[in-house]
Amino acid sequence: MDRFAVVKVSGAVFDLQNRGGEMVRRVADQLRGASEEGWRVAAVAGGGSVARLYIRAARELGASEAALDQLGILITRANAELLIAALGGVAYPSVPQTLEELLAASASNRSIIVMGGLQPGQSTNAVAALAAESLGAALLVNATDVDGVYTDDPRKNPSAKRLESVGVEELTQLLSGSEHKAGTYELLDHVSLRILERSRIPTVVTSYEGILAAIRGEKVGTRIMY
Ligand SMILES: Nc1ncnc2c1ncn2[C@@H]1O[C@H](COP(=O)(O)OP(=O)(O)O)[C@@H](O)[C@H]1O
Ligand SMILES: O=c1ccn([C@@H]2O[C@H](COP(=O)(O)OP(=O)(O)O)[C@@H](O)[C@H]2O)c(=O)[nH]1
Repeated sequence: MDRFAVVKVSGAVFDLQNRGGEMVRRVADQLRGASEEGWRVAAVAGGGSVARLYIRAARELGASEAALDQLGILITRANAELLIAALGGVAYPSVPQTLEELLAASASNRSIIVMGGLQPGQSTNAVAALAAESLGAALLVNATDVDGVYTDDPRKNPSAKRLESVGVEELTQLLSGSEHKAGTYELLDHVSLRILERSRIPTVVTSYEGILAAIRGEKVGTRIMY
């Protein structure tokens, strides 16, 4: 039976305007390392600042929230194509757009599959949770642009402390204030939290520099407890 790790890759990795594809390559190297150590990987690419640029412009043009989400999904799939390019032959060559397509891709001999969004009303964190459920993943790594879950948003509250572990109920409370609109869904959205809870998916929130360390079981980031 294949041992799958699902990795949600922060959209910040695809903010190409600053450093081009350098962060994409560093993530690809970690995913390749995991596959060389016997893991199969399903990666989910986030939208990042390009998705937010399109969402903001389309909102000003009067598009519906559902249309904004759909636009965000298109950008996440473009980001997924970038990660596939960086991975070369080890990656499944196309971006699954449904869970059925993900399962079909998992029947291939490629050890790494990369996808983006699925449907409006959620974020790529929900996609990662659903992918983990569908694949019976042994681990979900939420590789974000901070190194774990903090007692408060560390970007707003410098005295926030990083948590070694957090219960899913406590995490739900902690994130209850975040908006559920296209382009927001900060850290983990409501959909993903409920899916993680119902299937008790072993999950680590860490930075996108700590993906391989998290897959190896090293003590990085924040573990979600059930
Ligand atoms: N309690 C918290 N712990 C850590 N980060 C938090 C917390 N609350 C809000 N955040 C914010 O969530 C951001 C990560 O969420 P998001 O922007 O959706 O990243 P991603 O690109 O990984 O999806 C962090 O940069 C941080 O500013
Ligand atoms: O299944 C999905 C995945 C993503 N999105 C949209 O695409 C945007 C970009 O995805 P996300 O916010 O998860 O990216 P990141 O936070 O990693 O930049 C989201 O805000 C949503 O608007 C969506 O509607 N459905």
